[in-house]
Amino acid sequence: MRSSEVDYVFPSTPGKIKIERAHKVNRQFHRCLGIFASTSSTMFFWVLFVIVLTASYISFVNSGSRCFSSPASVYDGVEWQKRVRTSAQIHRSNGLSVLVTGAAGFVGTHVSIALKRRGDGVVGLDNFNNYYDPSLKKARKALLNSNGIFVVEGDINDARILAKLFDIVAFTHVMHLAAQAGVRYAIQNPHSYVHSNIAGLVTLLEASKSADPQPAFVWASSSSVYGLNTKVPFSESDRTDRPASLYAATKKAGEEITHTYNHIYGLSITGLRFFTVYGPWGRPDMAYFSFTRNILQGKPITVYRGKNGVDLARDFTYIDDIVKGCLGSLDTSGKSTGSGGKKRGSAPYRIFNLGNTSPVTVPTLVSILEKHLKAEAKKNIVEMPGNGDVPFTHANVSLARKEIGYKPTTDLETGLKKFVRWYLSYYGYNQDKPV
Ligand SMILES: O=C(O)[C@H]1O[C@H](OP(=O)(O)OP(=O)(O)OC[C@H]2O[C@@H](n3ccc(=O)[nH]c3=O)[C@H](O)[C@@H]2O)[C@H](O)[C@@H](O)[C@H]1O
Repeated sequence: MRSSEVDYVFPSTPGKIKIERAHKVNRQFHRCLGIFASTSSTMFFWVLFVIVLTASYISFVNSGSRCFSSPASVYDGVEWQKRVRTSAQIHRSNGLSVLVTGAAGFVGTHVSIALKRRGDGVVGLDNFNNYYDPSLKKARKALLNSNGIFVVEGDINDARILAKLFDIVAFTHVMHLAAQAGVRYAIQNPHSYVHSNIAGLVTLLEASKSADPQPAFVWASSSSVYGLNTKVPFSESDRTDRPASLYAATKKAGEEITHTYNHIYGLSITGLRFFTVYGPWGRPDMAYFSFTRNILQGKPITVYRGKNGVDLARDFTYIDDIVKGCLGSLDTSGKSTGSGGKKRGSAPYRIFNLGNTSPVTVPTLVSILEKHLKAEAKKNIVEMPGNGDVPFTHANVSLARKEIGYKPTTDLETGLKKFVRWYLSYYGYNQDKPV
Protein backbone atom coordinates (compact mmCIF):
# COMPACT_ATOMS: atom_id res chain seq x y z
CA MET A 1 0.00 0.00 0.00
CA ARG A 2 1.37 3.45 -0.91
CA SER A 3 1.69 5.95 1.92
CA SER A 4 -0.90 8.26 0.34
CA GLU A 5 -3.35 5.36 0.40
CA VAL A 6 -2.59 4.80 4.06
CA ASP A 7 -3.42 8.45 4.79
CA TYR A 8 -6.69 8.07 2.93
CA VAL A 9 -7.74 4.91 4.71
CA PHE A 10 -6.95 6.00 8.26
CA PRO A 11 -7.67 9.69 8.74
CA SER A 12 -6.10 9.76 12.18
CA THR A 13 -4.07 6.62 12.33
CA PRO A 14 -1.80 5.96 15.31
CA GLY A 15 1.74 7.11 14.71
CA LYS A 16 3.45 3.88 13.72
CA ILE A 17 3.20 4.36 9.98
CA LYS A 18 4.38 7.94 10.07
CA ILE A 19 7.17 7.26 12.55
CA GLU A 20 8.42 4.46 10.36
CA ARG A 21 8.54 7.00 7.55
CA ALA A 22 10.65 9.29 9.73
CA HIS A 23 12.98 6.41 10.54
CA LYS A 24 13.29 5.75 6.80
CA VAL A 25 14.41 9.37 6.31
CA ASN A 26 16.98 8.88 9.05
CA ARG A 27 18.21 5.64 7.46
CA GLN A 28 18.65 7.39 4.10
CA PHE A 29 20.49 10.17 5.89
CA HIS A 30 22.95 7.71 7.48
CA ARG A 31 23.60 6.17 4.06
CA CYS A 32 24.47 9.65 2.68
CA LEU A 33 26.61 10.27 5.73
CA GLY A 34 28.89 7.39 4.81
CA ILE A 35 29.42 8.63 1.28
CA PHE A 36 30.12 12.22 2.30
CA ALA A 37 32.44 11.31 5.15
CA SER A 38 34.83 9.65 2.76
CA THR A 39 34.83 12.39 0.09
CA SER A 40 34.32 15.85 1.63
CA SER A 41 36.17 18.20 3.91
CA THR A 42 35.32 18.21 7.63
CA MET A 43 33.81 21.73 7.46
CA PHE A 44 31.51 20.92 4.54
CA PHE A 45 30.47 17.75 6.27
CA TRP A 46 29.42 19.47 9.50
CA VAL A 47 27.44 22.21 7.70
CA LEU A 48 25.64 19.54 5.75
CA PHE A 49 25.15 17.50 8.87
CA VAL A 50 23.40 20.37 10.66
CA ILE A 51 21.16 21.12 7.63
CA VAL A 52 20.13 17.52 7.13
CA LEU A 53 19.61 16.92 10.84
CA THR A 54 17.35 19.98 11.07
CA ALA A 55 15.36 18.92 8.00
CA SER A 56 15.05 15.39 9.35
CA TYR A 57 13.84 16.70 12.72
CA ILE A 58 11.26 19.01 11.14
CA SER A 59 10.02 16.13 8.99
CA PHE A 60 9.70 13.92 12.09
CA VAL A 61 7.90 16.57 14.12
CA ASN A 62 5.48 17.28 11.28
CA SER A 63 4.78 13.61 10.72
CA GLY A 64 4.21 13.16 14.46
CA SER A 65 1.68 15.95 14.65
CA ARG A 66 -0.26 14.46 11.74
CA CYS A 67 -0.69 11.26 13.71
CA PHE A 68 -3.56 12.85 15.58
CA SER A 69 -6.49 14.73 14.22
CA SER A 70 -5.56 17.90 16.11
CA PRO A 71 -2.36 19.00 17.86
CA ALA A 72 -2.39 18.53 21.63
CA SER A 73 -2.10 22.29 22.18
CA VAL A 74 -5.64 22.72 20.83
CA TYR A 75 -6.94 20.41 23.57
CA ASP A 76 -5.03 22.30 26.25
CA GLY A 77 -6.44 25.71 25.42
CA VAL A 78 -8.48 27.43 28.14
CA GLU A 79 -11.21 28.30 25.64
CA TRP A 80 -11.41 24.69 24.44
CA GLN A 81 -11.70 23.35 27.99
CA LYS A 82 -14.40 25.88 28.74
CA ARG A 83 -16.42 24.69 25.73
CA VAL A 84 -16.08 21.06 26.86
CA ARG A 85 -17.19 21.89 30.42
CA THR A 86 -20.13 24.01 29.27
CA SER A 87 -21.33 21.32 26.88
CA ALA A 88 -21.08 18.69 29.64
CA GLN A 89 -23.15 20.71 32.12
CA ILE A 90 -26.27 18.99 33.46
CA HIS A 91 -29.49 21.02 33.53
CA ARG A 92 -31.91 18.70 35.35
CA SER A 93 -31.91 16.88 38.65
CA ASN A 94 -30.34 13.41 38.46
CA GLY A 95 -29.24 14.21 34.92
CA LEU A 96 -26.42 12.45 33.10
CA SER A 97 -23.17 13.72 31.70
CA VAL A 98 -22.48 11.72 28.55
CA LEU A 99 -19.49 11.39 26.25
CA VAL A 100 -21.00 10.49 22.87
CA THR A 101 -18.50 9.03 20.40
CA GLY A 102 -19.43 9.21 16.73
CA ALA A 103 -21.54 12.23 17.66
CA ALA A 104 -21.55 13.60 14.11
CA GLY A 105 -22.72 10.21 12.81
CA PHE A 106 -26.34 9.35 12.08
CA VAL A 107 -27.37 7.77 15.39
CA GLY A 108 -24.89 9.90 17.37
CA THR A 109 -26.48 13.15 16.23
CA HIS A 110 -30.01 12.06 17.14
CA VAL A 111 -29.02 10.61 20.52
CA SER A 112 -26.92 13.67 21.44
CA ILE A 113 -29.76 16.08 20.68
CA ALA A 114 -32.31 13.97 22.58
CA LEU A 115 -30.05 13.89 25.64
CA LYS A 116 -29.36 17.61 25.51
CA ARG A 117 -33.04 18.47 25.09
CA ARG A 118 -33.99 16.68 28.28
CA GLY A 119 -31.27 18.48 30.22
CA ASP A 120 -28.35 16.06 30.19
CA GLY A 121 -24.79 17.18 29.56
CA VAL A 122 -23.28 15.98 26.27
CA VAL A 123 -19.80 16.17 24.81
CA GLY A 124 -19.39 14.76 21.31
CA LEU A 125 -16.30 13.15 19.81
CA ASP A 126 -15.97 12.41 16.11
CA ASN A 127 -13.07 11.97 13.68
CA PHE A 128 -15.06 13.19 10.65
CA ASN A 129 -13.55 10.52 8.42
CA ASN A 130 -14.47 10.29 4.76
CA TYR A 131 -16.19 6.87 4.66
CA TYR A 132 -19.10 8.92 3.34
CA ASP A 133 -19.45 12.58 2.48
CA PRO A 134 -17.88 14.55 5.40
CA SER A 135 -19.96 17.63 4.52
CA LEU A 136 -23.06 15.77 5.81
CA LYS A 137 -21.17 15.18 9.06
CA LYS A 138 -20.22 18.87 9.21
CA ALA A 139 -23.89 19.79 8.69
CA ARG A 140 -24.84 17.47 11.56
CA LYS A 141 -22.11 19.13 13.66
CA ALA A 142 -23.65 22.55 12.94
CA LEU A 143 -27.01 21.15 14.06
CA LEU A 144 -25.41 19.85 17.27
CA ASN A 145 -23.70 23.20 17.91
CA SER A 146 -27.00 25.01 17.52
CA ASN A 147 -28.36 22.67 20.22
CA GLY A 148 -25.50 23.62 22.56
CA ILE A 149 -23.43 20.48 21.97
CA PHE A 150 -19.69 20.78 21.45
CA VAL A 151 -18.21 18.11 19.18
CA VAL A 152 -14.50 17.52 19.68
CA GLU A 153 -12.71 16.56 16.48
CA GLY A 154 -10.68 13.54 17.50
CA ASP A 155 -10.34 9.79 17.17
CA ILE A 156 -11.23 7.06 19.66
CA ASN A 157 -7.75 5.63 18.96
CA ASP A 158 -6.20 8.77 20.42
CA ALA A 159 -5.63 7.91 24.10
CA ARG A 160 -4.37 11.43 24.84
CA ILE A 161 -7.57 13.17 23.84
CA LEU A 162 -9.65 10.59 25.73
CA ALA A 163 -7.58 11.06 28.89
CA LYS A 164 -7.91 14.81 28.53
CA LEU A 165 -11.70 14.62 28.21
CA PHE A 166 -12.04 12.36 31.26
CA ASP A 167 -9.72 14.72 33.10
CA ILE A 168 -11.94 17.71 32.43
CA VAL A 169 -15.36 16.04 32.89
CA ALA A 170 -16.54 13.36 35.34
CA PHE A 171 -18.70 11.64 32.73
CA THR A 172 -21.43 9.47 34.23
CA HIS A 173 -21.88 7.59 30.92
CA VAL A 174 -20.16 6.84 27.64
CA MET A 175 -22.47 6.35 24.65
CA HIS A 176 -20.11 4.70 22.19
CA LEU A 177 -21.44 4.99 18.63
CA ALA A 178 -18.22 5.65 16.69
CA ALA A 179 -17.54 2.70 14.38
CA GLN A 180 -16.65 1.61 10.90
CA ALA A 181 -20.14 0.76 9.67
CA GLY A 182 -21.34 -1.00 6.51
CA VAL A 183 -21.51 -4.71 5.92
CA ARG A 184 -20.23 -4.96 2.35
CA TYR A 185 -17.45 -2.31 2.56
CA ALA A 186 -15.46 -4.74 4.75
CA ILE A 187 -14.47 -6.59 1.57
CA GLN A 188 -12.76 -3.45 0.25
CA ASN A 189 -11.22 -2.12 3.45
CA PRO A 190 -10.99 -4.80 6.14
CA HIS A 191 -8.39 -2.98 8.24
CA SER A 192 -10.63 0.03 8.84
CA TYR A 193 -12.98 -2.31 10.77
CA VAL A 194 -10.19 -3.60 12.98
CA HIS A 195 -8.89 -0.07 13.46
CA SER A 196 -12.19 1.45 14.63
CA ASN A 197 -14.29 -1.43 15.94
CA ILE A 198 -11.57 -3.30 17.79
CA ALA A 199 -8.49 -1.10 18.40
CA GLY A 200 -10.59 2.04 18.91
CA LEU A 201 -13.00 0.20 21.19
CA VAL A 202 -10.16 -1.07 23.38
CA THR A 203 -8.59 2.40 23.61
CA LEU A 204 -11.93 3.84 24.72
CA LEU A 205 -12.51 1.02 27.23
CA GLU A 206 -9.03 1.59 28.66
CA ALA A 207 -9.80 5.28 29.14
CA SER A 208 -13.21 4.46 30.65
CA LYS A 209 -11.92 1.90 33.12
CA SER A 210 -9.14 4.27 34.21
CA ALA A 211 -11.51 7.18 34.74
CA ASP A 212 -12.47 8.01 38.31
CA PRO A 213 -15.43 7.81 38.65
CA GLN A 214 -15.85 5.09 36.05
CA PRO A 215 -18.70 5.83 33.64
CA ALA A 216 -21.34 3.28 32.62
CA PHE A 217 -20.65 2.18 29.05
CA VAL A 218 -23.43 1.79 26.44
CA TRP A 219 -22.39 0.95 22.89
CA ALA A 220 -23.64 -0.03 19.45
CA SER A 221 -23.32 -3.67 18.51
CA SER A 222 -25.27 -4.92 15.51
CA SER A 223 -27.97 -7.28 14.30
CA SER A 224 -25.29 -8.63 11.97
CA VAL A 225 -23.86 -10.72 14.86
CA TYR A 226 -26.68 -13.23 14.23
CA GLY A 227 -24.94 -14.01 10.91
CA LEU A 228 -26.06 -17.30 9.43
CA ASN A 229 -28.56 -17.93 12.23
CA THR A 230 -31.83 -19.29 10.78
CA LYS A 231 -33.97 -19.34 13.92
CA VAL A 232 -36.41 -16.40 13.84
CA PRO A 233 -37.05 -13.99 15.39
CA PHE A 234 -33.50 -13.40 16.63
CA SER A 235 -33.21 -13.47 20.44
CA GLU A 236 -30.24 -12.36 22.48
CA SER A 237 -29.61 -15.94 23.62
CA ASP A 238 -29.37 -17.26 20.03
CA ARG A 239 -26.11 -18.36 18.41
CA THR A 240 -23.83 -15.53 17.33
CA ASP A 241 -20.74 -17.54 16.44
CA ARG A 242 -21.25 -17.66 12.67
CA PRO A 243 -20.73 -14.10 11.38
CA ALA A 244 -21.17 -13.61 7.63
CA SER A 245 -18.99 -10.51 7.33
CA LEU A 246 -15.89 -9.03 8.90
CA TYR A 247 -18.09 -6.15 10.09
CA ALA A 248 -20.22 -8.66 12.01
CA ALA A 249 -17.11 -10.40 13.34
CA THR A 250 -15.72 -7.12 14.72
CA LYS A 251 -19.05 -6.32 16.41
CA LYS A 252 -19.17 -9.80 17.91
CA ALA A 253 -15.56 -9.34 19.06
CA GLY A 254 -16.70 -6.08 20.66
CA GLU A 255 -19.27 -7.98 22.71
CA GLU A 256 -16.56 -10.32 24.00
CA ILE A 257 -14.07 -7.51 24.60
CA THR A 258 -16.57 -5.44 26.59
CA HIS A 259 -17.34 -8.53 28.65
CA THR A 260 -13.71 -8.73 29.80
CA TYR A 261 -13.77 -5.08 30.89
CA ASN A 262 -16.94 -5.79 32.83
CA HIS A 263 -15.40 -8.87 34.41
CA ILE A 264 -11.98 -7.46 35.29
CA TYR A 265 -12.61 -3.78 35.94
CA GLY A 266 -16.29 -3.63 36.95
CA LEU A 267 -17.40 -1.48 34.01
CA SER A 268 -21.17 -1.43 33.58
CA ILE A 269 -21.73 -2.55 29.97
CA THR A 270 -24.79 -2.43 27.71
CA GLY A 271 -24.43 -3.60 24.10
CA LEU A 272 -27.24 -2.67 21.70
CA ARG A 273 -27.83 -4.78 18.60
CA PHE A 274 -29.23 -2.22 16.15
CA PHE A 275 -31.34 -3.57 13.27
CA THR A 276 -30.82 -1.58 9.99
CA VAL A 277 -31.50 1.89 11.37
CA TYR A 278 -32.91 4.49 8.96
CA GLY A 279 -34.30 8.01 8.99
CA PRO A 280 -33.56 11.73 8.51
CA TRP A 281 -29.85 12.67 8.60
CA GLY A 282 -29.10 9.02 7.78
CA ARG A 283 -26.11 7.30 6.19
CA PRO A 284 -25.71 7.77 2.42
CA ASP A 285 -24.09 4.32 2.07
CA MET A 286 -27.27 2.53 3.14
CA ALA A 287 -29.76 1.12 0.63
CA TYR A 288 -32.79 3.32 1.44
CA PHE A 289 -30.59 6.45 1.09
CA SER A 290 -28.72 5.53 -2.10
CA PHE A 291 -31.94 4.20 -3.68
CA THR A 292 -33.61 7.58 -3.00
CA ARG A 293 -30.72 9.44 -4.62
CA ASN A 294 -30.71 7.20 -7.69
CA ILE A 295 -34.48 7.19 -8.14
CA LEU A 296 -34.51 11.02 -8.08
CA GLN A 297 -31.62 11.17 -10.53
CA GLY A 298 -33.21 8.63 -12.87
CA LYS A 299 -30.28 6.23 -12.32
CA PRO A 300 -30.73 2.46 -11.93
CA ILE A 301 -30.66 0.77 -8.52
CA THR A 302 -29.35 -2.70 -7.86
CA VAL A 303 -31.74 -4.86 -5.87
CA TYR A 304 -30.20 -8.03 -4.47
CA ARG A 305 -32.22 -11.21 -4.35
CA GLY A 306 -31.53 -14.34 -2.30
CA LYS A 307 -31.18 -17.96 -3.41
CA ASN A 308 -34.10 -19.46 -5.37
CA GLY A 309 -35.44 -15.97 -6.14
CA VAL A 310 -36.33 -15.26 -2.50
CA ASP A 311 -36.49 -11.54 -1.64
CA LEU A 312 -34.11 -10.23 1.00
CA ALA A 313 -35.75 -8.74 4.08
CA ARG A 314 -34.68 -6.44 6.90
CA ASP A 315 -36.19 -5.46 10.22
CA PHE A 316 -35.78 -1.76 9.29
CA THR A 317 -35.88 0.32 12.50
CA TYR A 318 -36.71 4.01 12.63
CA ILE A 319 -34.21 6.33 14.26
CA ASP A 320 -36.61 7.74 16.88
CA ASP A 321 -37.24 4.24 18.21
CA ILE A 322 -33.50 3.61 18.38
CA VAL A 323 -32.99 6.89 20.26
CA LYS A 324 -35.58 5.81 22.84
CA GLY A 325 -33.75 2.50 23.21
CA CYS A 326 -30.43 4.29 23.71
CA LEU A 327 -31.82 6.67 26.33
CA GLY A 328 -33.62 3.81 28.09
CA SER A 329 -30.32 1.91 28.21
CA LEU A 330 -28.42 4.88 29.63
CA ASP A 331 -31.08 5.48 32.28
CA THR A 332 -31.09 1.86 33.47
CA SER A 333 -27.42 1.02 33.02
CA GLY A 334 -26.50 0.69 36.69
CA LYS A 335 -23.19 1.88 38.05
CA SER A 336 -19.69 0.75 37.25
CA THR A 337 -18.02 -0.56 40.37
CA GLY A 338 -14.32 -0.04 39.79
CA SER A 339 -11.85 2.75 40.32
CA GLY A 340 -8.12 3.08 39.81
CA GLY A 341 -8.22 -0.04 37.61
CA LYS A 342 -9.69 -2.19 40.45
CA LYS A 343 -13.13 -3.75 40.60
CA ARG A 344 -15.11 -3.38 43.83
CA GLY A 345 -17.99 -5.70 42.96
CA SER A 346 -19.90 -7.05 40.01
CA ALA A 347 -21.42 -4.59 37.53
CA PRO A 348 -24.23 -5.12 34.99
CA TYR A 349 -23.41 -6.70 31.62
CA ARG A 350 -26.40 -6.49 29.27
CA ILE A 351 -27.12 -7.04 25.58
CA PHE A 352 -30.37 -5.98 23.90
CA ASN A 353 -31.88 -6.24 20.44
CA LEU A 354 -33.20 -2.90 19.21
CA GLY A 355 -35.27 -3.77 16.14
CA ASN A 356 -38.72 -3.10 14.77
CA THR A 357 -40.04 -6.69 15.00
CA SER A 358 -41.60 -6.63 11.52
CA PRO A 359 -39.25 -7.39 8.62
CA VAL A 360 -39.98 -5.87 5.20
CA THR A 361 -38.56 -7.09 1.89
CA VAL A 362 -36.18 -4.91 -0.13
CA PRO A 363 -38.60 -4.71 -3.13
CA THR A 364 -41.30 -3.43 -0.72
CA LEU A 365 -38.84 -0.83 0.57
CA VAL A 366 -38.34 0.26 -3.06
CA SER A 367 -42.10 0.54 -3.74
CA ILE A 368 -42.63 2.67 -0.61
CA LEU A 369 -39.84 4.98 -1.76
CA GLU A 370 -41.34 5.16 -5.28
CA LYS A 371 -44.66 6.19 -3.76
CA HIS A 372 -43.18 8.93 -1.55
CA LEU A 373 -40.85 10.20 -4.27
CA LYS A 374 -43.56 9.99 -6.95
CA ALA A 375 -41.02 8.43 -9.30
CA GLU A 376 -40.38 4.96 -10.63
CA ALA A 377 -37.14 3.11 -9.89
CA LYS A 378 -35.10 1.53 -12.68
CA LYS A 379 -34.52 -1.81 -10.97
CA ASN A 380 -31.61 -4.01 -11.80
CA ILE A 381 -32.32 -7.28 -9.94
CA VAL A 382 -29.27 -9.45 -9.32
CA GLU A 383 -28.47 -12.45 -7.17
CA MET A 384 -27.02 -11.44 -3.79
CA PRO A 385 -23.24 -11.53 -4.14
CA GLY A 386 -21.30 -13.45 -1.50
CA ASN A 387 -20.01 -10.27 0.13
CA GLY A 388 -21.19 -10.58 3.71
CA ASP A 389 -24.92 -9.95 3.32
CA VAL A 390 -27.47 -12.09 5.17
CA PRO A 391 -30.87 -12.97 3.66
CA PHE A 392 -33.05 -11.58 6.46
CA THR A 393 -33.11 -10.07 9.95
CA HIS A 394 -35.92 -10.13 12.48
CA ALA A 395 -35.66 -8.92 16.08
CA ASN A 396 -37.29 -10.30 19.18
CA VAL A 397 -37.28 -7.28 21.52
CA SER A 398 -39.02 -8.83 24.56
CA LEU A 399 -35.90 -8.48 26.70
CA ALA A 400 -35.43 -4.80 25.81
CA ARG A 401 -39.13 -4.18 26.46
CA LYS A 402 -38.88 -5.76 29.91
CA GLU A 403 -35.58 -4.23 31.00
CA ILE A 404 -35.52 -0.78 29.39
CA GLY A 405 -39.14 -0.18 28.31
CA TYR A 406 -38.27 -0.36 24.60
CA LYS A 407 -41.31 -0.37 22.31
CA PRO A 408 -40.86 0.51 18.63
CA THR A 409 -43.77 2.51 17.21
CA THR A 410 -42.81 3.60 13.68
CA ASP A 411 -43.55 1.39 10.68
CA LEU A 412 -41.45 1.57 7.51
CA GLU A 413 -44.12 3.44 5.53
CA THR A 414 -44.29 6.26 8.13
CA GLY A 415 -40.55 6.35 8.74
CA LEU A 416 -39.65 6.54 5.05
CA LYS A 417 -42.14 9.36 4.54
CA LYS A 418 -40.28 11.35 7.20
CA PHE A 419 -36.95 10.43 5.64
CA VAL A 420 -38.02 11.54 2.15
CA ARG A 421 -39.33 14.84 3.53
CA TRP A 422 -35.96 15.47 5.18
CA TYR A 423 -34.01 14.32 2.09
CA LEU A 424 -35.83 16.75 -0.18
CA SER A 425 -35.45 19.62 2.26
CA TYR A 426 -31.72 18.91 2.70
CA TYR A 427 -30.64 18.09 -0.86
CA GLY A 428 -33.53 19.67 -2.79
CA TYR A 429 -35.01 18.09 -5.88
CA ASN A 430 -31.91 19.07 -7.86
CA GLN A 431 -29.58 17.56 -5.25
CA ASP A 432 -26.97 20.28 -5.53
CA LYS A 433 -25.07 19.05 -2.44
CA PRO A 434 -22.70 16.07 -2.67
CA VAL A 435 -23.92 12.75 -1.27
O1 LIG B 1 -28.40 -4.08 11.15
C1 LIG B 1 -27.20 -3.91 11.09
O2 LIG B 1 -26.46 -4.25 11.99
C2 LIG B 1 -26.58 -3.34 9.87
O3 LIG B 1 -27.59 -2.59 9.18
C3 LIG B 1 -27.16 -2.03 7.98
O4 LIG B 1 -26.75 -3.07 7.09
P1 LIG B 1 -27.79 -3.66 6.06
O5 LIG B 1 -28.93 -4.30 6.74
O6 LIG B 1 -27.01 -4.48 5.11
O7 LIG B 1 -28.36 -2.31 5.40
P2 LIG B 1 -28.29 -1.75 3.90
O8 LIG B 1 -26.89 -1.64 3.46
O9 LIG B 1 -29.10 -0.53 3.88
O10 LIG B 1 -29.00 -2.90 3.05
C4 LIG B 1 -30.37 -3.21 3.28
C5 LIG B 1 -30.82 -4.27 2.33
O11 LIG B 1 -30.73 -3.76 0.99
C6 LIG B 1 -29.98 -4.66 0.19
N1 LIG B 1 -29.24 -3.87 -0.80
C7 LIG B 1 -28.26 -3.05 -0.41
C8 LIG B 1 -27.58 -2.28 -1.32
C9 LIG B 1 -27.92 -2.40 -2.68
O12 LIG B 1 -27.36 -1.74 -3.56
N2 LIG B 1 -28.91 -3.25 -3.03
C10 LIG B 1 -29.59 -4.00 -2.12
O13 LIG B 1 -30.48 -4.75 -2.49
C11 LIG B 1 -29.08 -5.42 1.14
O14 LIG B 1 -28.72 -6.65 0.58
C12 LIG B 1 -29.97 -5.52 2.36
O15 LIG B 1 -30.79 -6.63 2.23
C13 LIG B 1 -26.02 -1.09 8.22
O16 LIG B 1 -25.53 -0.57 6.98
C14 LIG B 1 -24.89 -1.75 8.96
O17 LIG B 1 -23.93 -0.77 9.28
C15 LIG B 1 -25.38 -2.46 10.19
O18 LIG B 1 -25.65 -1.53 11.18
